[in-house]
Amino acid sequence: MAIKFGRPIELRDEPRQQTDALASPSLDLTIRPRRNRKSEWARRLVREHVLTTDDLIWPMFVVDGRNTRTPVASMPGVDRLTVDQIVRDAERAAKLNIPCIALFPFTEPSLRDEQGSEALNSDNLVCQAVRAIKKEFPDIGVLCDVALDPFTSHGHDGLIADGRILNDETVAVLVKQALTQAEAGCDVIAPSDMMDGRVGAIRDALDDNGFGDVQIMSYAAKYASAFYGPFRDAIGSAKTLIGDKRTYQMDCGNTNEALREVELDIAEGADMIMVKPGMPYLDIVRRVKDTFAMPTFVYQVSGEYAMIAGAAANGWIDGERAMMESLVGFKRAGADGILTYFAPQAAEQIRAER
Ligand SMILES: NCc1[nH]cc(CCC(=O)O)c1CC(=O)O
Ligand SMILES: [Mg+2]
Repeated sequence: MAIKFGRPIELRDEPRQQTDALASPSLDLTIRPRRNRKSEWARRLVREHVLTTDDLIWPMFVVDGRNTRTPVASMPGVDRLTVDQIVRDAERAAKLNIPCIALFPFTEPSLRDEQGSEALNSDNLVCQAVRAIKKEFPDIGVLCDVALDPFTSHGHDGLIADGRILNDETVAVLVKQALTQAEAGCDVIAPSDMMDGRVGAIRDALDDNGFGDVQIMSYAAKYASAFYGPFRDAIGSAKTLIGDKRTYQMDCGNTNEALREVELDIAEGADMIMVKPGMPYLDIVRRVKDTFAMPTFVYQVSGEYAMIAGAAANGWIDGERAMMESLVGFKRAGADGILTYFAPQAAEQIRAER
């Protein structure tokens, strides 16, 4: 029976049955969608999308020092961690069955320069953290961001000349950064810089240097976004960033361009692709998933985290429920996994529900 606006099409032209609403309040409805929502077991039974711990990637911030956790003011509940503490959180991730963690460094300002040279130091914070995690917990996945912004004095993801971000020159440095991280033991290289051609160049270099098994998750459709603000606080690039990133990150008005970007990265050898930010770009996640049927990830970025955590801290929303609702929304949109600062909380909630 074809349904049009709740009325079977076959009955479309027949006059509606008149009921005397005052005499009898009962409607003559055969179909009552509320039946499937009548109790928790029934809702569980018909639920189409569920979040599991397998869907989570936990981003963490590394900082120099020992045995210290420093809160990030604009991300309530998130700390910068020294390497020994990163290992403790990696242990927590392993116990919670979170498959993968992502690492981002806060680089000492004195180590930042125009070229982002510290990115190529095989003993930089990210490399130290990768080695420390892999030594104790070899079975957890470690993903490393490839981009120069945590290391440059100007806060951009690439090299600059005459106020312009250089593409091909930057890619040459990113290739070396990716190799440095692969040598440290990184499992997944995640280029977040949005230079053209970097995925192919990194794939070639990994393959030529014995890292054929290292995966690439490309930040393929990454938009220039105000929602990255708290992240830039966390890695210390907010104050130093000169200008904005609109000549390399995407314009928020575009969707076809996201498909072209994703198509290129797949052709260049990306194993997994990512859309970023998350919540304002659920339409992009859906289009990308439907078009390419690739392992598709989404980043619930720092500003999205801050909105939910901040409102919850003020008592304006139920933080736990808003968190789970936002994460299931990504699954509904077609995401296979989510990078989220809520990963440990969400995993704990999933475990408590079992
Ligand atoms: N290229 C660096 C990078 N990798 C991930 C994020 C943002 C993550 C977040 O906001 O949580 C950024 C910031 C940026 O592009 O300025
Ligand atoms: Mg691209």
